[in-house]
Amino acid sequence: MQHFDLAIVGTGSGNSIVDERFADWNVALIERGTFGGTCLNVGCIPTKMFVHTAELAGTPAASAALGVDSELHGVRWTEVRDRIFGRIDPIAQGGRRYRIDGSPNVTVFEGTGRFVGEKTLTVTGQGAAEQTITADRIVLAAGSRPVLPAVPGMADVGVHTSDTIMRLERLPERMVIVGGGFIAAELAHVFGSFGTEITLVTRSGALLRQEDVDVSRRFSELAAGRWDVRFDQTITSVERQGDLVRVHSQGPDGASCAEGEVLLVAAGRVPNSDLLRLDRTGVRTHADGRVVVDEYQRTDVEGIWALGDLSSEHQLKHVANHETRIVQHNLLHPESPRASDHRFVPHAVFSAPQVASVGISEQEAKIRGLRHVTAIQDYADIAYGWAMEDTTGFCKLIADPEDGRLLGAHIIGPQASTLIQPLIQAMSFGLDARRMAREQYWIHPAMPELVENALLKLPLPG
Ligand SMILES: Cc1cc2nc3c(=O)[nH]c(=O)nc-3n(C[C@H](O)[C@H](O)[C@H](O)COP(=O)(O)OP(=O)(O)OC[C@H]3O[C@@H](n4cnc5c(N)ncnc54)[C@H](O)[C@@H]3O)c2cc1C
Ligand SMILES: NC(=O)c1ccc[n+]([C@@H]2O[C@H](COP(=O)([O-])OP(=O)(O)OC[C@H]3O[C@@H](n4cnc5c(N)ncnc54)[C@H](O)[C@@H]3O)[C@@H](O)[C@H]2O)c1
Repeated sequence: MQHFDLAIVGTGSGNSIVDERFADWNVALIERGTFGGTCLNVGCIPTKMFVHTAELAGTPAASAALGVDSELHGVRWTEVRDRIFGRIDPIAQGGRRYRIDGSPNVTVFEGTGRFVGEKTLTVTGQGAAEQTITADRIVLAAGSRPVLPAVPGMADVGVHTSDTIMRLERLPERMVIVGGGFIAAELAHVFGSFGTEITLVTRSGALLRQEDVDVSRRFSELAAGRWDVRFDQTITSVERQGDLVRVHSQGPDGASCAEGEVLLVAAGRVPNSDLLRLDRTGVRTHADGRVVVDEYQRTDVEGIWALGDLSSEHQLKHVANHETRIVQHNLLHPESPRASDHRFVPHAVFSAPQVASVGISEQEAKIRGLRHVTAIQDYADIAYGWAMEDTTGFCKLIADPEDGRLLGAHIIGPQASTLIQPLIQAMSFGLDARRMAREQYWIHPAMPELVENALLKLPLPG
């Protein structure tokens, strides 16, 4: 049995813990899937590479309204796909090789890590003998995986999830997407822009339901104009007939059936805590499977930390990265531990339009009984919005009327993921919305004037 100073389960964010400061630590790195984890291989990076390409494909259709006639002659799917994975796969392979051949203090175990004792793990890989290791400290960075709703037929018809959909052999003519959250919104945009007919089947009454109510409503209206969106559906069964997959559901207008060559299920992700046999060590989980951690990312067992999708409320890479840096610091400096900062966690949905958000929504402000004021600034009323002929996008701000602090910021429209950044900064550093608007220049006539005008519209005294 080998003993280590540190064992890390998962090579997504977990892989970046070990840098030169750990050179004299004997480290075990355990990975059951593709080296590099979700973001690199099947998540943020490939999806955004596809989104960028989708935007190019969508440009001719959008430019006619501005008097520019161009035509999309086609999307060479296999070339698009192979450019993206031709870039990503070597990075994952290079990362694995670096850890196996170029990191003398790191031993890579390829297989599934499971606890058999408080600080003892077995690693079971395909075709390899089971190995048992012990470690003084353990970091659990095992991430999450897609869930398939328990519906008759769902497990038998050969569904795709975000893990497989981006590597299809050919572009489907019709695709059914189950779900109405991040992945559904982004991948409907990607495949829809490439010419696939999209039917979205979702159980809720709106898409991106976790967003501020005005943003979710606007996104849902625009999506319904672009794709066949079926709201408030309870899926009753899924079946395959020849080349077609059929999704049967029950909704406000009765029974309906959505069909396509491909079914993408984007119905949320569950933490991989069930794979770890945590009962053998004493690490507790929440009811939804997330590992329980304190603000220092410590689990209930001394010397075992957890981070990222495995333990976080936010399944976001920038959160996993932040928590990784916290764990890294706390491993190296146990005498002066740092706490994670989850006060203002932003996110963006890279669909069309883009959506970005930080802080609380108006509905949350009301539910929590917070005093608040709001302001909405349309892209249509700023100079760059005229340039783009944008008629649907807006920035919505929520602020505390007493001290002018921003409580929430929500943008739907072009470059929302970039425009939100100064608002994240203002909230993180406690900047008063009035000072932020007036005590700096805003480049004219650039898109951030959207933010400037939204700030100026807040009904704040002074
Ligand atoms: C399609 C998609 C798009 C996304 N886009 C974005 C985005 O644009 N922006 C954003 O912020 N976030 C995005 N995310 C979320 C982001 O990818 C995750 O929040 C992030 O990758 C989580 O990192 P992690 O290190 O916690 O887990 P992971 O990167 O999932 O790493 C966990 C690793 O642990 C391994 N593992 C699990 N169990 C075991 C075990 N028992 N033994 C050994 N190994 C194990 C897994 O194989 C995996 O490699 C996206 C996710 C998806 C699915
Ligand atoms: N841009 C980004 O940051 C980004 C992009 C993709 C994914 N992610 C992360 O990955 C996570 C998972 O994404 P996701 O889209 O799978 O989950 P999600 O939680 O965003 O959305 C799940 C959707 O599926 C619907 N749903 C669930 N069960 C259903 C059922 N039985 N029938 C019909 N609809 C059903 C829900 O109503 C919801 O609309 C996200 O929460 C996010 O944190 C982030």
